[in-house]
Amino acid sequence: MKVIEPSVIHHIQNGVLEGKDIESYTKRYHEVNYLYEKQREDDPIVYEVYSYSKGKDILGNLNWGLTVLKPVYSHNECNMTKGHFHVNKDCAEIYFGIAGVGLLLLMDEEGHTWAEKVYEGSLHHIDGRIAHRLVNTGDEDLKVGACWPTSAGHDYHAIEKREFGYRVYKRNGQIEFEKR
Ligand SMILES: O=P(O)(O)OC[C@H]1O[C@](O)(CO)[C@@H](O)[C@@H]1O
Repeated sequence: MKVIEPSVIHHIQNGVLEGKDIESYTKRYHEVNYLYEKQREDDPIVYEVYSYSKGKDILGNLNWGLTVLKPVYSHNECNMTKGHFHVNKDCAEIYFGIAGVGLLLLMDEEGHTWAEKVYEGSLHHIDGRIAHRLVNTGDEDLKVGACWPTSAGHDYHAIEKREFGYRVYKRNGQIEFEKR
């Protein structure tokens, strides 16, 4: 029997996804500054996304992903991903906390917004009809793994029309929420 090396390695605790067929992108502040109430003057990297999948974007295929969300604050407002609904509402997603601390903001189609705490080992099932956004509330990288169908699609437009119900701030070490 032939035994081969895996084509991809996820260095879970202290690294990223490495190997053949990994796609990745880096998001800088200027690309997402509209998300924040008050903006920074500089342009740091705010997050990195790594993903791995095989085959076509057809029902049944899966993506494996990693989001590394930096501890970058905009005048006390916590760093966040853009957040999205899935285009295909039949497609759920699993997130799991790897390192750092944060929140997973969740919002239904009526705009009701709530959050789950994210930390090493936390596991989050995201229903296909629920919008999701990660927020880093800590002082180190928030690393979150994900698995979702390649056919899910990202609907950012719906979030632009109706934003998540709360902004998240850290003031004097305390997490505070402000309703939009
Ligand atoms: O695209 P967003 O909402 O900024 O989120 C970052 C990434 O997190 C994931 O949900 C999981 O890696 C990707 O689908 C997404 O592109």
